[in-house]
This record gives sequence, structure tokens and C-alpha cells, in this order.
Amino acid sequence: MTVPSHGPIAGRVGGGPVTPAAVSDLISAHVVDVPDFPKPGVGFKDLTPLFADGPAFAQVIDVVATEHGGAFDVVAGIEARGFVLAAAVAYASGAGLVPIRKAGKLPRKTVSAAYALEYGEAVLEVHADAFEPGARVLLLDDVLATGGTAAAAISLVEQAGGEIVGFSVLMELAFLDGRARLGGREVHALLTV
Ligand SMILES: O=P(O)(O)OC[C@H]1O[C@H](OP(=O)(O)OP(=O)(O)O)[C@H](O)[C@@H]1O
Ligand SMILES: Nc1ncnc2[nH]cnc12
Repeated sequence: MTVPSHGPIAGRVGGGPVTPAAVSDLISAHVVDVPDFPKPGVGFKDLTPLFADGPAFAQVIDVVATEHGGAFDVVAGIEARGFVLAAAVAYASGAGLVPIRKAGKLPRKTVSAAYALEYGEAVLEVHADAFEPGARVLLLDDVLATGGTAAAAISLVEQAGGEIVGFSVLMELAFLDGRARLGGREVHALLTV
């Protein structure tokens, strides 16, 4: 089978490496703050305008794909917004993709973890055989808020035999101190507010 080469990607921004400040500004310019969504008191960070802007999205994906030096075997994305990033980074880096899904969506044997997030509670699952033993996993999500989702996802990857070698988010809400839930694990956040 012939694997198509990535080649030039339409709409991609050229011009060499992007600085951390530039990518942070790019994300900042594309976030819409939505008060009281999905519950009163929550300030929701809507990143859909970033996903909708082809050149900006491509630039952000390139930064995430390269900031870990390609030293991962597989990308894991957290449903649902993490899928948007994980699929694009997996394609850009030539790595595979493992979906970490909300409960009841995966068809075979899973491991699962219940957790609380900023505005609710949920259960995440991953296929028990999703990772080769010792697979180097890059975990991706759009937002780190309280850290409940990320802590659950990290635990699932480890239970399923993967080794997390990187965890990146586009945006970290530092006032919610999600890092405190992650046991000192390094977090790459392209924008911190
Ligand atoms: O740090 P936390 O407080 O746990 O919150 C972060 C999580 O919240 C959002 O997901 P959500 O569960 O709203 O799902 P969605 O991606 O399906 O919208 C976001 O995409 C992160 O996964
Ligand atoms: N404030 C917020 N905005 C967007 N996604 C979130 N996930 C958890 N808290 C969030």
C-alpha cells in the first residue's frame, strides 16, 4: 500500500518557527469568553473560533506536534474537544491516535475512571489493550481547568500500559489550580490565564 505524503497543506501559515509568545497571542485572539455557560458562575472558554481558522489552527497544531520533539509513539485525545487536537497532531506527526472516551462508547473491554470537572461529573474510558506495553503517549486536551479530567485520563493511560511522556493543553485556567491534581507532572500550556 502506498502511504500518501503529507505534502504542503492548504492554508498553512509559512515563515518559520513560531515563538511561544506568538502562539499564545494567536490562541488568545481566538478565544471567546462565554459567561455562565454551561452553569451560572462558570466562565466558559470557547475555542471553536480557533478551530475554524485554518491557518491559525494549523500553526497551533504544528507547535504542539513539535514541542515534544516527536518523542512519542501515539497521541491520546480526551473526548470531545481533545479529539480535535489529537487527530490533527497525530496526522501531522505520523503517530497513531487513541481515543479516551466518555463512558459507554467504546465497544471492547475498557478500563474506566470516574471524575469531577469544573461543571459536573463524568466517567472516562479507554480500551484495555489500547497501548503496546511501554508505549510513549502524548496526551492532549483543549483546556486544563480543575484538572479532574486530566488526572482521570492520565490514570487510564497508565492502567492500560502506556507511559505518558507529554501532556499538552491549548489553555490552562491557572486560577483553578489543575496542576495540583497532577502530582507534579509537567504540563505544556500554550496559553495560561
Ligand atoms: O480540568 P477540568 O475541570 O476537568 O476540565 C477540563 C475538561 O473540560 C472540558 O471537557 P468537557 O467534559 O466539557 O467535554 P467536551 O470536550 O465533550 O465538551 C475540556 O475539554 C476538558 O476535557
Ligand atoms: N471554563 C471552561 N471553559 C472551557 N472548557 C472548560 N472545561 C472546564 N472548564 C472549562
